[in-house]
Amino acid sequence: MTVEAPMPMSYFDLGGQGLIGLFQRLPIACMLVHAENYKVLAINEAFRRLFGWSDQQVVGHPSAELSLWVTLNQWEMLCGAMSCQGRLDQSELELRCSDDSLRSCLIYAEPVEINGEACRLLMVHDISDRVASEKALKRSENKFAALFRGAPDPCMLFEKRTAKIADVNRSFTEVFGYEPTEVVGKTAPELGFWRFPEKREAVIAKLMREGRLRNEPIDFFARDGRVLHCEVSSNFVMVGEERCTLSTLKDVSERKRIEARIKHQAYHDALTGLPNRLLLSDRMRQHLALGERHNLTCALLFFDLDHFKRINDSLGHTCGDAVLHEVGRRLRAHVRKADTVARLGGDEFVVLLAGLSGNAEQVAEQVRRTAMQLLDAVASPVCIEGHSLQLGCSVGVALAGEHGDTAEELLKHADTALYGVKASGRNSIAFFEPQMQVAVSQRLLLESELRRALEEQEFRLFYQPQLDTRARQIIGAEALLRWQHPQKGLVGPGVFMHVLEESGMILQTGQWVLQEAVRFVAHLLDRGCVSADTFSISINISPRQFRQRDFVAQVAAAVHGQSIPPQCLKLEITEGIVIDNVDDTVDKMHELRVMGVRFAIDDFGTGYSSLSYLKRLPVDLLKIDQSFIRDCAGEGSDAEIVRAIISMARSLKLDLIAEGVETAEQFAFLQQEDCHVYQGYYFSPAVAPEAFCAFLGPLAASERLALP
Ligand SMILES: Nc1nc2c(ncn2[C@@H]2O[C@H](COP(=O)(O)O[C@H]3[C@@H](O)[C@H](n4cnc5c(=O)[nH]c(N)nc54)O[C@@H]3COP(=O)(O)O)[C@@H](O)[C@H]2O)c(=O)[nH]1
Repeated sequence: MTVEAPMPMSYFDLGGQGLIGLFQRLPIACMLVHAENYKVLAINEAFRRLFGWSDQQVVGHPSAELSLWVTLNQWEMLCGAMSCQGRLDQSELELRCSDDSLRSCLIYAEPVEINGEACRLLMVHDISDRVASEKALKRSENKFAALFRGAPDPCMLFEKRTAKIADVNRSFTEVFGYEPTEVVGKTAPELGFWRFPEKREAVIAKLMREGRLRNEPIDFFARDGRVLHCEVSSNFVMVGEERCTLSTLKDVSERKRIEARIKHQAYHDALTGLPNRLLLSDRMRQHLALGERHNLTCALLFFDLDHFKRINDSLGHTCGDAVLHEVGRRLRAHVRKADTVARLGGDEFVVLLAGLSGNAEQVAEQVRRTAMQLLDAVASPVCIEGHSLQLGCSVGVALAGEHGDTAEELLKHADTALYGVKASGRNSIAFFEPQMQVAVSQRLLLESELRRALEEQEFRLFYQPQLDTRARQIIGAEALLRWQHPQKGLVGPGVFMHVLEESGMILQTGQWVLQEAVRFVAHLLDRGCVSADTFSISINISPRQFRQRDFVAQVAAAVHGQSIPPQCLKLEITEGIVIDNVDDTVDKMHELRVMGVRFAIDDFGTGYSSLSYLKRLPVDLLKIDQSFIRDCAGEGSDAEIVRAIISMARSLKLDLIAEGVETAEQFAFLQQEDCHVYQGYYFSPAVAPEAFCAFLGPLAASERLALP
């Protein structure tokens, strides 16, 4: 550290008044001491101002005794130097002020002669401010170094001049795997750790333009080749004399992975990994917009697996999940990369065919062909958990432009078309047609009307007699649901039963039917109209109703609630219920059978009609389906089927009833085949409870029902 050299004092004659004045006015703090006894001869104004010492406290005192020195050592050192060299080159030390504060000073001494006496002129240059700022700088440099080293994120320091790496911190080594010795002195391109080096120029330009970078997403390679997704923040710093770029490379790879996973979950179906409704809608919007620009179109194919519920119910959900997985895979495998296969939930899949070109007919033909291929792909047998399954599906199609301009419209119309396929027999394809919309609206209206009907208790039970012609008496009745519509009058179940089923309202309705039918039997028994030994009421049990976990308890509560003999209740189930889940069906039937409740297999002959399952079931009665009765008296095969069913019932020792008997010919044929229990319009349709009671009076049934 250098300070401008003071004017040589040996020429001053302090004895002269002029020089005393000059000494006093010198801007630098001065002290004149005797060269032999080192007593202080004088101090100047600048000295007094700097240290606050007065003439009395200093002048005439031996220098060594001055409180000016922080330690005695200081003066001895100065003295030693002065006596050796006769002068003192600048020496840096701290001196004490009168208020005990300390000042950092540079001190010089020059020999002078005053009135013939050898003296020493000590000049003191106050460098306190500079020392303080140097200390502050040092402190801040230390702080910077500490922060740099200990920063939790990887940090790199680049020399701006050379672009070379000047330093890296511990975290850099930990995350990137490079030791400082491997990187310091190299430039970033030499290190080759940018994943996309071509982007570096632009990033540097931005840093220069804006003077800093904030969370700039940049990918790097770690030493072992892993890709690190980083957010880089940079700014310029001075390190010593060097202008540097300090960059923090925050590793956000884990956060990105989590974000990507969350995003994937938000846009994909968890079971199949296929896009979900959200992503499908997004893709549709994109394709619709692109299509407009490039004169292309797209189509939406809405898939629904036929009878998927049966697989779930009978083989379990794990098997059901595997089926859905396989269906998703097959659909994906049969479309192009640009197309989207999405799962909306349950057994509903949607395929978006994109980039279609040509006129309306060509597009429709193209879509029809693809839909057929997809239908075939789904239909080829699949082996899951040892079960060989044959799947079927229904497909509703909506074409962009022709059937809708927005994603929502297309989805809605493809769904409507699907509804149309299902209504007309499943396992095929239907393109959207405006009248389908009407059907859907009517269906929704019917559903809401049925909800109201349930609340307003508009349902009624009618009873259709069942007759034993040998005993010539009514041995039972089938309870059949009717809807007493406030405007339309009496509505049959053919109009609304499917809606009750699909909407789940059948559960509430079915329970009402059960209680109402049991109440009616109790009423007939109380009035002595029927005998518990010969009479029973049959009620139809829907699959959903039967599958309820507490179904057995519901039946028990109804029977016990009205105290009727359980054998007066007969439950009609279809073969479909049995096949859906044989074990559950058998268990429930056994429980109810033990209680005394009886069972009839309804619509027998239309389903599987398998002897093997029939033998396992605690069934009392087979009902020959009316479709076979219709033509049984004719030339066709129905007569043979009826004979086969009759012989099957006989060999299994089951009761038999022929339903839907409408004509004398049918009746005669059945009599001849030794079938004697009937239900049908030939005898009576289902009638209101009061009318049914009228059949049962003291007169013989034959008279009331015009039995032959
Ligand atoms: N789960 C429930 N299903 C029910 C209930 N009530 C009825 N149903 C089911 O609705 C289907 C249609 O019933 P419906 O219109 O009442 O028709 C029944 C008879 O009226 C009709 N029938 C009777 N005899 C003849 C005939 O000589 N000719 C002819 N064309 N039709 C006739 O058959 C229906 C009875 O069939 P089935 O049930 O198979 O014995 C009907 O399939 C019921 O299952 C209910 O409360 N719950």
